Amino acid sequence: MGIISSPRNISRFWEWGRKIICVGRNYADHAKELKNAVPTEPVLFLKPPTAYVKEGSLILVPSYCRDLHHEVELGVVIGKGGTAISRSAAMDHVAGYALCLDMTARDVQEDCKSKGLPWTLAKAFNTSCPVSEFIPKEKLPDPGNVKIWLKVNNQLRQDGHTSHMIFSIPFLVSYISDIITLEEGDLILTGTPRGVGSVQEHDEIEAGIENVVQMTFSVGRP
Ligand SMILES: O=C([O-])CC(=O)C(=O)O
Ligand SMILES: [Mg+2]
Repeated sequence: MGIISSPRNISRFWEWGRKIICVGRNYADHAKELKNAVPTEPVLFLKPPTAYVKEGSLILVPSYCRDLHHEVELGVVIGKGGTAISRSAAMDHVAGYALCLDMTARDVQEDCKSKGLPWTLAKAFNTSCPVSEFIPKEKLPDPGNVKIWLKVNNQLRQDGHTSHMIFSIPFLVSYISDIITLEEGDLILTGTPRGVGSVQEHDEIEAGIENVVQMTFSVGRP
């Protein structure tokens, strides 16, 4: 019996096993709230594809974490791969977007920062990258000019605007592709605005891009 392989669908990019490249400190108000310098070059780190979680599944607090934080971020889904992509061609490589949470074990991250260690335990654990449904490029014609927000148990925590990003989406696609070849299905998290904070087991996180998408996740323990 032959195996029928169906073509991969970019609207299910989280199933492709591709990489997640995260930009840190891309909003000055968030860099300042954590007492970090406002960067002059993008700060990059990675999450593995096992970090993905979709609505309907729980965000899990890692056993070693005592202070899990939410960070709402606009995610950029790559549609056409490339290396050394120019800024002017960057948007041709974008298939669409997703609203994302960069879940962060903040206590662990602070410890890593003080010891000069990498952030892997703080940022790359299972379920550290909740994502919304895929948003086709046409549905978000001006991604650098949208409001992103996040509520915990119905209280507004983050209320940001992508126009406040320090490094724009075309700049980031170009900058990252010089260092890490981008592949179809990759996701870039573009950083979080101010208002990050703690969540506990049983909390409900709701987040949205104004007039475009909304998503809800609950927090649990493994
Ligand atoms: O953990 C941090 O503060 C860096 C980061 O991911 C962000 O700014 O989005
Ligand atoms: Mg982040």
